[in-house]
Amino acid sequence: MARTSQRNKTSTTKENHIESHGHLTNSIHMHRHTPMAMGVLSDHKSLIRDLIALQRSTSLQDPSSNPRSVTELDVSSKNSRRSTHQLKTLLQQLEEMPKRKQRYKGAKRDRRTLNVRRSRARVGISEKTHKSQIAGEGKQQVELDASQDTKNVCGIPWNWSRIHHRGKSFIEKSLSCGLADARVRDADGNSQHFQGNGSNLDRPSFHMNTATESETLSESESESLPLLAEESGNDSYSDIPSDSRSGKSNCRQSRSLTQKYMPKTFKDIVGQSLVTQALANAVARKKIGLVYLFYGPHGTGKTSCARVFSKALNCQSAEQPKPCDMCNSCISHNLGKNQYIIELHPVDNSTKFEKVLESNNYSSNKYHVLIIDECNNLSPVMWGTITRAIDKEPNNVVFILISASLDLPHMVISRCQKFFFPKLKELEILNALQWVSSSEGLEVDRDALKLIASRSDGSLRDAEMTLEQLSLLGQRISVSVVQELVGMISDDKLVDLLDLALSADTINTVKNLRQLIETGVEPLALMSQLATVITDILAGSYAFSSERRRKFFKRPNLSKEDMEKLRQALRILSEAEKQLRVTADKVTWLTAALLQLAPDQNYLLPTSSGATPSNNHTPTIRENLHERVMQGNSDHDDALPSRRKNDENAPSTSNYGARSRLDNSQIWQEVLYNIQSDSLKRFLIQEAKLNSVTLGEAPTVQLTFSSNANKSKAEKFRGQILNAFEATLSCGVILEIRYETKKEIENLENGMTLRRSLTSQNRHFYSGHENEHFVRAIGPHILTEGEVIQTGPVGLGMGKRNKSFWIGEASSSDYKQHLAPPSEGWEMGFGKKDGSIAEKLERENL
Ligand SMILES: Nc1ncnc2c1ncn2[C@@H]1O[C@H](COP(=O)(O)OP(=O)(O)OP(=O)(O)O)[C@@H](O)[C@H]1O
Ligand SMILES: [Zn+2]
Repeated sequence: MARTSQRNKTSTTKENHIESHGHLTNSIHMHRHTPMAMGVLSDHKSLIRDLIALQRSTSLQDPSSNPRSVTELDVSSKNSRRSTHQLKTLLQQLEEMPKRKQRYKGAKRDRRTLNVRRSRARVGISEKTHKSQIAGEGKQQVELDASQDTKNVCGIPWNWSRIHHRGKSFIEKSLSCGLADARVRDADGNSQHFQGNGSNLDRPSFHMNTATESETLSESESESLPLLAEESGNDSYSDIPSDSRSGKSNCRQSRSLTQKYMPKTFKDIVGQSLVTQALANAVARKKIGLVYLFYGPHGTGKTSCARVFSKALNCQSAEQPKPCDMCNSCISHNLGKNQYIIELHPVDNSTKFEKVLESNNYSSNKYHVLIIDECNNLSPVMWGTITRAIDKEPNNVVFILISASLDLPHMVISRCQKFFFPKLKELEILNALQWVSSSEGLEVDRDALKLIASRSDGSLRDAEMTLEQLSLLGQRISVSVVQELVGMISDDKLVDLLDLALSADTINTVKNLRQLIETGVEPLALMSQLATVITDILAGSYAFSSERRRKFFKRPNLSKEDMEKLRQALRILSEAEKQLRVTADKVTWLTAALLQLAPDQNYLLPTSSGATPSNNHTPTIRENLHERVMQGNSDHDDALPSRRKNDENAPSTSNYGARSRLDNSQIWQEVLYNIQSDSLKRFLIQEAKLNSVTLGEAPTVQLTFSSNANKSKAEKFRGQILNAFEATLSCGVILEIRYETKKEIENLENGMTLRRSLTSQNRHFYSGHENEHFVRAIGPHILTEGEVIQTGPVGLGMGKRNKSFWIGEASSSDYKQHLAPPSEGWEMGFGKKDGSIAEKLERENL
């Protein structure tokens, strides 16, 4: 009853609100209310009532927008029916009204919704007031006071513009109603005025944390919108995610899945349990720091977590855990109306940064949270503003910096509490996707979700976006649909290729591979897919299609021997993968690898003594190529990397086999022996240290020098040194010349070698080249050739990194996974989008 009377009061308020404009003389304001010219007003009172009823019924049909009002649902089911009827009447009436010119661009809307909104505009009810009313019904009357205030009633005042940036969209909100001083009841029940009034157009606008719509509206366009017709902007209130991972689904379809499933409490955040626990405890114990830094790969929940933390800081619940998502403060945050939380972004101009960060207008009983996103892209001027603001150590202000990496000004880094957000595990992503698809009622195969999860590189945002794209196809989401969408080769085609290769059908293997490559697939991606399909076959989870005629896979049940051959094939691919990452001629190497899958004993490498190699020995590509060269196997000429093909001085296999057994000091002796110049020889004896020799796919040797000058000197003789190594090892060699500090050398000697993986999207890597350390975000498809070649193999580069980096990094599971003692000398640790084949082998225990 109380609620019903409250609603009646609300509708009266709306009318009062509108009537109250009768006394307004402010022309701007009136202009914005043009559609409800006072003369028309009285004629439309009944329409207003209808509209309010309609709005209520809409909100009641959507359980998520009114999660708590079960009783209301009962009470108003009658209203709901009534309003459907009223809708018709209303629309008929509206048709008779003069059409109002709409000035929206790109707004593709449901016609019915649009008409209803137009009608609102015509009758002069502000969207905002409406939305606040709806919100008020569902949870709290946050905005109600604004419309009850008959002096300055409007509550219309928001202009919205959208900024789309890197897949995120922000709503930029600025106060623009001429007279509005719309109030928001703060969490303590006091009325809080928004800063500024008539001139609020100038008020530093800030990004809202609410969901947004898909269409883009330029700022100027949005500014030119008449406020009352500002349907697209103010619609954001209805777009506010009233659901979450723990909530219900929302009937609005226009929001993207990432917006819709944006976490609202700490428990909605997938993975990242250490971070969320620490932050929740900080709130519970009231131990709040001044500056926080959330860093890590993209799409892992940094921004979401910053928003949840901000919400928790001002949550009014007496109980933990916070945020409760139910108190006034939480709700106003969800509605995007919390003026204590401001988001800044590199796309904002520096004036805006100054305005926001240099403002001293902080209330004493609230936390003001400044979330600064994408800090790794801020300009020096913006950093200056931030550091000045941090220096003041304002009370009640919390800075949350969000960055992809730790490559930020030292002064800031040293004052932050740092939280690393590692990539999410595939299983975590899979479960989240499962949850989203069942909430959305999508028909989707679990294997398809698995594939999406494995392709999303630890980013739940990417995974959700892929799922959303797939859902738009309007069909059951199967593995093959996913493969097609993401540009993967279908499993059938992969198995065809594998079949040819395993049946030693050289010509068709090469032909088939070329055809696939011509479709634009990346050799590395193809290799990874081949490995995946082999793994599936070995695990018995691959269902062969009966329609294809194949040789190797002619029977669905493979013999033990065949399985062994597949296992071997996987190892060969794993080896070849390393080579593929460093070579410019990926296709050739991939071809070479495929041609070795044929289980032909002739390809196996005899040892120097001529004995048959042990069963455990998997010949490397290079060994096999040597062997083929020696055999003059012209069939496979195509497959040979050019260097090998033309290598007339290819060593005898026995020589190679014997060399590989030499230890480093013997190799070094022989290298020195092979150096022609005496002075260079002396220099190397005195200054150089052969740190490691790694044979295999990409034979790599590493020479270290204890001073930069010596290192540079050695660089000048790189050609001679390289020749000496190649002559010694009888194969092409990658020569690394490095400068290590004494400490690093000691560490190396103590076996403390750190492997850093060069890897896919946004994982940063460090180059020891020139002993300069820099962080790079790598684009989506792993490394480009140039990057690997220019920077050389992964370096250590511990020197200039500060302690916090190591602490931060070491605490991250992401880092741990790449921290491993060297297995044999210096090892090139390359990661890859879905984990390397080697990792895959390890995982599958093969
Ligand atoms: N850990 C997570 N838990 C729940 N949802 C997540 C998580 N990570 C990403 N998402 C989903 O992806 C969307 C975007 O996430 P968010 O912006 O928080 O990621 P981010 O790490 O800040 O990414 P970026 O660095 O690119 O800004 C969220 O709205 C949510 O739907
Ligand atoms: Zn709360």
